[in-house]
Amino acid sequence: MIAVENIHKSFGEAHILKGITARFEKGKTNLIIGQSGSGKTVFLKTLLGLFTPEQGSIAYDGKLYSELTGDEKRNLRQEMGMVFQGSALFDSMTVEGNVRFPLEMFTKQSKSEMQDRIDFVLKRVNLIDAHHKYPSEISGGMQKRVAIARAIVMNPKYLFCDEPNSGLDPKTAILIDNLIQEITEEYDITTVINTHDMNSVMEIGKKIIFLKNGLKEWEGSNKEIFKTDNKAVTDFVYSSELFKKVRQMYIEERN
Ligand SMILES: Nc1ncnc2c1ncn2[C@@H]1O[C@H](COP(=O)(O)OP(=O)(O)OP(=O)(O)O)[C@@H](O)[C@H]1O
Repeated sequence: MIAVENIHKSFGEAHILKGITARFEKGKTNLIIGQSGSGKTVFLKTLLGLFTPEQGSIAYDGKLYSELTGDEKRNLRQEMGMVFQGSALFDSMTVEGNVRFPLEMFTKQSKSEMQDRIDFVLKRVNLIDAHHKYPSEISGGMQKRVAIARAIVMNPKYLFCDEPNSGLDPKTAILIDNLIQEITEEYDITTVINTHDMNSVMEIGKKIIFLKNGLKEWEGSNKEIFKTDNKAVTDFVYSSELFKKVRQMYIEERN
C-alpha cells in the first residue's frame, strides 16, 4: 500500500501538485485519471521517487520515504517496476536481453538463475517464441508484454504504468489491461496506472483517483464512476458520444 499525504510539487512558479492525499491499495489496479496537464505524470514520477515533493509525505507499506536511509531508498527502488509509455525497450537488445537487464544491473544471480527467471516471466506474459527477437521484429502488443515482463522480473512490490495502452488497438489494449490486473492480483502488487483510456477505467478501475488542476477531485471505483454526479468527472468521462449514451441508458434504467 502506498499512502500519500498532502503532496505538493512545483516547478519554479508553476504549482503542479497542490496537496494530494490518496491511498493506493495492495493487490489492486489503482488508476489515476484526469485531463491532459492535470498532473498525472508528475504525480506518478513523484510516487516513483523521481521528483521530490516540497511538502507532504509518501509511505510505502508504512515506511515514510523521507525517513529512509540512502541504502533503504535504493532497496525500495528495486522493489518498483515501471512500464513506460511506448514500452521504452532497448532496440539493440533482444526480448530476452531487455528482460535480463534489471537482473544484471541489480542482482548477483548466476546465469542459469537469470535464465530461469527470464523464462518464467516471459511465459507469464504469454511470450513463448520471442526470446531472441528484437523489439522492431514484434508487434506493439508484444512489446508491451516484454515491458511488463521486464517490470516484474525483479518481483516488485509496486508497479507503475504510464499509459500502458497507448498506441494499441482496443482489443489488444484490453488484453494488456487484463494481464496487468491478473499479475497485480496474483503477486499482491500495489499497481498504479496513469490512463486516459475509458475502457481501462471500466475494465480494471478497481480504485480510481481523478485529478483536476493538481488536486484530487474525486475517487471511487469503476462501478461508482457511472453513478457520480460530480460535474468534472462526468464532463471527463462522458466527453465521448458513446459514453454519453452509456450514461443515458444507465440513468434510464435507474428511473
Ligand atoms: N519537469 C518539468 N518541468 C516543468 N514543468 C513540468 C515538468 N513536468 C511536467 N510539467 C508541467 O506540469 C503540468 C502537468 O504535467 P503532467 O505531464 O503531469 O500532465 P498529465 O496529466 O500527465 O498530462 P498528459 O495526460 O498529457 O500526459 C504541465 O503543465 C507540465 O508542463
